[in-house]
Amino acid sequence: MLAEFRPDVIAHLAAESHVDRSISGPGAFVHTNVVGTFTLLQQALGYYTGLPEEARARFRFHHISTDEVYGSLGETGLFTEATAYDPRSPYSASKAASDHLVRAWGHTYHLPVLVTNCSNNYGPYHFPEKLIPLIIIRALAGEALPVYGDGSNVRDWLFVEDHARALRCVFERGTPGETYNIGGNAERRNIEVVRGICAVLDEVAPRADGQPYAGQIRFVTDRPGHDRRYAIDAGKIRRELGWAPQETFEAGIRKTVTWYLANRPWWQDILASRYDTARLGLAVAHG
Ligand SMILES: Cc1cn([C@H]2C[C@H](O)[C@@H](COP(=O)(O)OP(=O)(O)O[C@H]3O[C@H](C)C(=O)[C@H](O)[C@H]3O)O2)c(=O)[nH]c1=O
Repeated sequence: MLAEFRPDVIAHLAAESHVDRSISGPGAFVHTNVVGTFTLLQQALGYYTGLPEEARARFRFHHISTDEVYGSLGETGLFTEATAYDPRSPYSASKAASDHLVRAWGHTYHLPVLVTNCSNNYGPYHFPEKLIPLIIIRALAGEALPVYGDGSNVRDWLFVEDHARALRCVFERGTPGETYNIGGNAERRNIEVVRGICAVLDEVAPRADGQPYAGQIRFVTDRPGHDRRYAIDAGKIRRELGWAPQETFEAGIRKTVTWYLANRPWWQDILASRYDTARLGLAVAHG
């Protein structure tokens, strides 16, 4: 019987990740995502070259990136691993640069690298600046729910636990030097996402006045350069590594809303002490 392959992995998930922040302050994105990745690669390479041969065979540098490096889709089509890079925001440009650095270290220095590009994550512990937690938190606070533009931009939502399972598949069974796209197969227009959250809240935490949360929705000025649509073809990871998302979007959203209701101290602490709350337009703590 073959022994199970147990890789030693550096999984590089660290990044400045919020597109709106990259528009108002791009420098931190270049510093963290580009220079930070370069720094990690150099440290990883030094470590790797010092390993005995048997340990080198087990080593992987796994770079976790985004589908935003591929740019924006029209109404049809999907991003594959062969889609040309076309980043459009300071955030996605910095992630594209970091992907190129990782592949260069693989090609030039033979560091065993893996790259994955995922679609929009959501679920527990999602930072309050992102659309889904922001809508939940603002809804509970009785605040306006800001939808950029006309709400018709599309994202492909990936439940965080599905993403974690995919990452494990890749670093345990992926081929060094390869890229794998990871998507939730759950394309939704932003306005559908916001209305879906409101509907779950109406059921599990109804407003005191009995009115629907959807009444708080407001269409606001669009994000500059707002990418129209992202959608992933996850055929390669499905075929080669046997991964598929297990969570439907509707079940995942319900779990997520429930988690934010049950874990108010987690996000209230962030709002109260560690975060620029003005950006969220929220008062500090909500009961
Ligand atoms: C914060 C906010 C967002 N939006 C819109 C903008 C987007 O079309 C969509 C999702 O926005 P969010 O900022 O949550 O996520 P993306 O800009 O799609 O990017 C996210 O998914 C990718 C894959 C990453 O790689 C990013 O790191 C991650 O932040 O909702 C609104 O309409 N209102 C709001 O208040």
